[in-house]
Amino acid sequence: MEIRTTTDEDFDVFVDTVHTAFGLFPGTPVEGGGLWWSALEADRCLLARTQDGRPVGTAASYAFELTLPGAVLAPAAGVTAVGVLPSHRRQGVLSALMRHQLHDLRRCGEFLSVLLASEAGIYGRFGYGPATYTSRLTVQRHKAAPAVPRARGAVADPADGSGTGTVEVLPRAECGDIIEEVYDRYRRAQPGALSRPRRWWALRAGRPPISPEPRYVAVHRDEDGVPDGYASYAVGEFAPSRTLTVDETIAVDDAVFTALARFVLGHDLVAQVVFQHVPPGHPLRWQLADFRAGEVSGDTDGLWVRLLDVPRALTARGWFTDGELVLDVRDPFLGEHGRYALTVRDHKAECVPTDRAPDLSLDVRDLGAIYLGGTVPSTLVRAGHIRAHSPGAAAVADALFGAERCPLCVHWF
Ligand SMILES: CC(=O)SCCNC(=O)CCNC(=O)[C@H](O)C(C)(C)COP(=O)(O)OP(=O)(O)OC[C@H]1O[C@@H](n2cnc3c(N)ncnc32)[C@H](O)[C@@H]1OP(=O)(O)O
Repeated sequence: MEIRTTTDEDFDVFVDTVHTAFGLFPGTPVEGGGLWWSALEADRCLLARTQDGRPVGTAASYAFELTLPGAVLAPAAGVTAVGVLPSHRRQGVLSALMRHQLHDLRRCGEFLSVLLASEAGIYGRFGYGPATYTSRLTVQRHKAAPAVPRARGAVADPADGSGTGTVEVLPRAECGDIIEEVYDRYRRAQPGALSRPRRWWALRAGRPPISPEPRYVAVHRDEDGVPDGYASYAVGEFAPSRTLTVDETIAVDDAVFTALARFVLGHDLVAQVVFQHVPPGHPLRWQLADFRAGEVSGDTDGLWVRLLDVPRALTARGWFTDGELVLDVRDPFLGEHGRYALTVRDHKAECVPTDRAPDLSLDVRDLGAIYLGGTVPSTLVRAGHIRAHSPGAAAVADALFGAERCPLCVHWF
């Protein structure tokens, strides 16, 4: 088998192959209406061919910026379009593509790779771990009365959504620039968020709100009229019970989020509101007077993270508490093994090779899972995946790896 980067000449072969692998037809808009593959770049696409030149497998990556804890923006390769023809599966084609791609990415200086997994069983063996999580929150409108914020003093607290901003509803087609700009402000402060390169909006690649699929967009503006949040939504059929589904609620701060949530929950002729992509521990549920008004479902993994260079990745992110840990990291897929002393002082980490006895022994996939602060290390210790060599090591890791807020990735790619 031969694996090569595609060129403009064989890019259409790549597109045909990935569509056959996914059981789709090229030109068929995927959910959301956009041609998702139009944002791919030929020189970031790999095509696997058999000895006789037949194309059988594909993998590609986008150049994204990923927001790390501490509002650090880091380059990250967004792996996508991974597919092997149904006739050639379970013969090692994907394994060969993954190995080739990981080495390519490293050669290009990447230290982080991320993806959204079509199935959860595929990518752990290649060193990826689930690092963000989401669920749906379905709120029955007749029970959606807001809770009175208990921390509010004599002065109105903007976090209760009673600020002086305004909300205007616009059709998706009229507010592309606004939502692009708001998303870009938002993602710079949200751990786990990815950039949406400008050409994605121009190409309408991806899912709402990027794609042209009809949507209403509730745009929130601050008191100076500057857009600072939006909720993109669609309202379903009247029968059996009318549902307003919010694709994304994007807000530059909690007060704006609260105002937008109140706005959609106040929509007439709707029985329930479904908020998609709600991360664990989100305040929205606590902002309802009746805690059972919101029902959580569809709990799933979001962004998977793979560290390509452990010291670089660990020193890149921001840290919120001082501490020290010796990490013994195995990378079975790439046949590597390293032991690192991680020392955090004043929000910055140093990470250097060491011979000292380890505090934690872990697989690189588990380091990926805890890297953004969305998976608690002690959960993986209790699950039997991370080995803690002393009683306090897991607690130190829990404190160290935490982020300022739960990581979240709403970008589909
Ligand atoms: C980021 C993204 O693009 S996600 C999209 C992934 N693509 C798809 O879901 C499209 C449909 N599926 C496919 O094209 C293929 O089945 C692929 C790409 C998932 C797997 O390709 P293959 O060439 O069959 O994988 P390969 O033979 O290299 O398998 C490697 C290992 O992964 C395992 N594996 C492969 N696919 C799966 C799966 N879907 N679930 C669980 N394990 C899997 C194999 O059993 C094998 O295990 P082993 O090393 O213990 O023997």
